[in-house]
Amino acid sequence: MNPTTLIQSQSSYSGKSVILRLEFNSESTKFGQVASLISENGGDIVAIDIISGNKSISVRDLTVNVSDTADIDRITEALGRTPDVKLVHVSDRTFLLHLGGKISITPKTPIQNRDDLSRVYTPDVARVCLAIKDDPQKAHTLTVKRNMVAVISDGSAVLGLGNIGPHPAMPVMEGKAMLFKQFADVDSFPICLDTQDTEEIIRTIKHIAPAFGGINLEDISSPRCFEIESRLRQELDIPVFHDDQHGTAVVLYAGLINALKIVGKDIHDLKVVVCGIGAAGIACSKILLAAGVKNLLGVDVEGILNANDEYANPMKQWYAANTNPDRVSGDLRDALRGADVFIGLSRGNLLNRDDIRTMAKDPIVFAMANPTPEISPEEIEDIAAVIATGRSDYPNQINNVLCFPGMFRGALDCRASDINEEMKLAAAEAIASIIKPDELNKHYIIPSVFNTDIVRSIRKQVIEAAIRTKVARRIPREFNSQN
Ligand SMILES: NC(=O)C1=CN([C@@H]2O[C@H](COP(=O)(O)OP(=O)(O)OC[C@H]3O[C@@H](n4cnc5c(N)ncnc54)[C@H](O)[C@@H]3O)[C@@H](O)[C@H]2O)C=CC1
Ligand SMILES: CC(=O)C(=O)O
Ligand SMILES: [Mg+2]
Repeated sequence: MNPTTLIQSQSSYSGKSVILRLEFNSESTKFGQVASLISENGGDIVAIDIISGNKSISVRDLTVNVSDTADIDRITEALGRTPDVKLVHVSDRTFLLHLGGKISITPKTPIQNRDDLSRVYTPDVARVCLAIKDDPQKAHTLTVKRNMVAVISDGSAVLGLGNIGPHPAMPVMEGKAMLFKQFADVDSFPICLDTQDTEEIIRTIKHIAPAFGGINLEDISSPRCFEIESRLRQELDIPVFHDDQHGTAVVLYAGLINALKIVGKDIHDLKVVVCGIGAAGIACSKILLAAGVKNLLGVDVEGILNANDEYANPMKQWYAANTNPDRVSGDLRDALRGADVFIGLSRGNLLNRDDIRTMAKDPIVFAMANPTPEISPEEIEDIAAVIATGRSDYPNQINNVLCFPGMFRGALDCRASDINEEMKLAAAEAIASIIKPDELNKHYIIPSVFNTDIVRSIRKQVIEAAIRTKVARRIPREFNSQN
């Protein structure tokens, strides 16, 4: 390990815990002085490791938690001013966690003798190969395909970071693989492609598909993501799911179901404004239309999308033709007037308190742009009936991690050939139903990602929807009595 790779300049530090390696003269400096100085500057020492020492020099690693990243600067500056104390380096614990990647592959059984060797490998493995050749469906039971999902990106729209390319995208895809395993026991493999050409991406994914039971597309920019997903759905017989579109849409709809219970409004009567008609905004709009929203206005940089106008982007053209029944024109502020729900999937700081005041009674505000929401929750706490964001540091976090583990658990278990609209609606209803009526309140419309009921509930409802819509190619035993 090269320690220099772990040393972050304070300005790029993003976590809330660091390890400080200190070398100090133990004759002239008491450790208590160092500890007080760290504490006075906002640090909380949670662990101390003695690395080396003799009578006069002591080298220690101090694990320090801070509530604000600026505290790190204050602590390191204060240590720098202290005589006989040398700050050897500051290690970012997030980087330490990424050393060598975050996942590994482990065999299910050990190979202990020649007999094992011949069964897992040659010659006996050949009988399994031929069984699959005779009946290709056996690939689902005799290979990793049964439980393996590919998490695939081209690095073109990574989180809110933009087009950063395939290597920098890997940590996100590895993270998704961890979430798949931890929350739903789904095995998955992160794959970042060194191409952003639509046809090449489609061809490559088709070529690697035999190893996988499902494809989770991730962080591929709009509008290419629509073509890539729809072609792969047509051309592959395993589920293909663009998480940023549908994972977000499912969780958004779950949040809306519960928010509507709080304000007592019917989904069919709502006026909904979606701001940001990109990958996430289009998918969220489609699920809302499928759920029965009639008066839906989409706003992008051109203003309210409207069937009287023409748009170069075919998805915006589609959007204008399928929403805005009254052909209203204008800007975001015009759209918001009298709206029951605002859904932001655009960029931060677009709205102010006065804008929210023009909405209908008990407005629902889902400001989901990351990392900065379209309007900060603090600004409208007292006038909005329900607020949600994409962030984990506010109540009501709408994030696709609530959906994709359970969605694929269900799809793999019933060997679904597709993930269709009914399965997405079922997943949203499953997530919403986790929160019981006596628990529901304006700060708790979406369950925590650590709630272990989520995957179980999504799996059940997704499998039932897959069976109903005839995309299930296997009925898990516990569902047999229902059919
Ligand atoms: N909370 C969550 O789980 C998720 C949040 N997001 C957030 O949603 C936002 C959009 O993400 P994507 O759909 O992937 O990006 P995208 O780039 O496909 O779409 C963004 C859209 O917003 C529009 N836009 C930008 N400025 C605007 C303005 N001032 N007024 C109206 N429209 C404007 C753009 O023209 C574009 O059509 C990002 O901030 C992203 O972080 C995305 C996915 C999941
Ligand atoms: C949550 C997620 O998938 C994203 O921000 O891209
Ligand atoms: Mg994503």
